[in-house]
Amino acid sequence: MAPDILDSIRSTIRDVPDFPTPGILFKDITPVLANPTLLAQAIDGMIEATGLTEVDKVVGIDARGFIFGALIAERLGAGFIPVRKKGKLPWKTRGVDYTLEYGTNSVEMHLDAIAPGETVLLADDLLATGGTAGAALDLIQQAGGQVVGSTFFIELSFLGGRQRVSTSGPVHALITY
Ligand SMILES: O=P(O)(O)OC[C@H]1O[C@H](OP(=O)(O)OP(=O)(O)O)[C@H](O)[C@@H]1O
Ligand SMILES: Nc1ncnc2[nH]cnc12
Repeated sequence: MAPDILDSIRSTIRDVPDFPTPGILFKDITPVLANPTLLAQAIDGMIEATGLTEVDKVVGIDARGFIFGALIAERLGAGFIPVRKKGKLPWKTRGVDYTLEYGTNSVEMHLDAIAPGETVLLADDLLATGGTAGAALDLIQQAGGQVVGSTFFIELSFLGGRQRVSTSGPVHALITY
């Protein structure tokens, strides 16, 4: 992706200090989402980074990962699978507990969301400690899915999440801090 486009995207991400807890510098992506040109370029860039042209399923993580995951799935002609916070999915699920940069949580996926052997791309807005993405990758692998990569809009590389996630396949990020 052209460096000037990446610069435009980077300068549109808003830093919010001490949200949601003191000491966290929150990367607010909403100004990028609100700009139609930057949003389209971000989705293109996240797909381009993977080198993939087809995949069976794209998994997106509740809630900001739904935005990126669903748009990427539509572009790739793939199905979209939501990994949701505990208690939100209506049917039979499997779940995993995890820790993230500012807390702990549980995510779940429907038991029939991914068929054994299907190729799966994970998408989320941000990779920090890798706890959230790692939990989603565990769920995909427990279902028998073949992880072909993970793509993030932002990576906070100083938190080391890539190490946790790269054991499950190639990791790509559009904007790195
Ligand atoms: O790499 P980690 O340390 O796990 O952090 C990254 C996760 O943190 C945020 O999720 P959050 O649970 O705040 O969900 P939201 O999208 O509902 O705001 C973000 O959307 C990632 O999913
Ligand atoms: N610093 C941060 N900004 C935005 N989302 C996050 N998720 C985890 N850490 C985050």
